[in-house]
Amino acid sequence: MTRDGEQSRLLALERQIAAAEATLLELQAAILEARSERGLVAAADARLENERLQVENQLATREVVSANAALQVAVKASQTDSLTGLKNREVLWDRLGHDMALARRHGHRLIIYFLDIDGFKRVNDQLGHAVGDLLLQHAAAVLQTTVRGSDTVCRIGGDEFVVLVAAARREDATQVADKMARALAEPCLLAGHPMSISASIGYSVFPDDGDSPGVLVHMADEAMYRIKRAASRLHPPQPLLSRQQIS
Ligand SMILES: Nc1nc2c(ncn2[C@@H]2O[C@H](COP(=O)(O)OP(=O)(O)OP(=O)(O)O)[C@@H](O)[C@H]2O)c(=O)[nH]1
Repeated sequence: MTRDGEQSRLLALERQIAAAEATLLELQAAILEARSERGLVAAADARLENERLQVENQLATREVVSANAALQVAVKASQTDSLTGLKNREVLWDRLGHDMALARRHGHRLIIYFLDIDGFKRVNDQLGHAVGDLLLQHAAAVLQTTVRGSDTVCRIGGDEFVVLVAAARREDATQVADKMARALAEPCLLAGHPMSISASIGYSVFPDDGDSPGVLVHMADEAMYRIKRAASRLHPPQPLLSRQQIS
């Protein structure tokens, strides 16, 4: 081949290489573009999925919070006497165990009072059940405000209340009983009816009288019952002055 012929063949080859390189660059650019588009789509999908999970999480959290709140309301209702708002009979045994443990630990006494309103049935019979309810609510509020916030007042049914009072000495028991009796006897007006509540009050003392919750409540109940019977032999039942009795 001549020198000219060879040069023109080289030029042709160089053009072919340049063209192939340009095509290669275009292809690479196209591949990159496709990859980054796929990446953007995947990132957008991931963002959407993330937002969906966050919403699901928030809904689940809200459900847990409201289920918890409902549970707390149900627990409180199961422990509360709905008429008076006091703790109910079911809670009494728990509280008694707890208060006895505290008394044991701090070396003080726990007084278990059993109160029963005198002549309550007549209020119901003569003035109606609604006035009877008002009287029970009034008695509950009086007892609650007469003892300390750390003491426990329960309505265990009908016109019966149990009050747990922490005290330094056994002798304090009569003072607290007097205080409750006087507070209940304060004249009040219920639905326009002037009244003064009389209650029979018996008590037992932990640890002096025993260390079983059942025995202590039973002793206080018996003490209350004895004084109620003794008083009703002396006087016809009338809801005026409170009576009390040491166990
Ligand atoms: N208004 C009202 N009455 C109730 C409730 N629970 C029980 N009672 C009534 O309370 C009365 C309690 O009766 P008792 O304690 O035997 O009667 P009482 O007249 O107080 O007799 P003594 O305790 O011997 O003085 C009954 O008539 C029950 O029907 C209540 O939630 N509301």
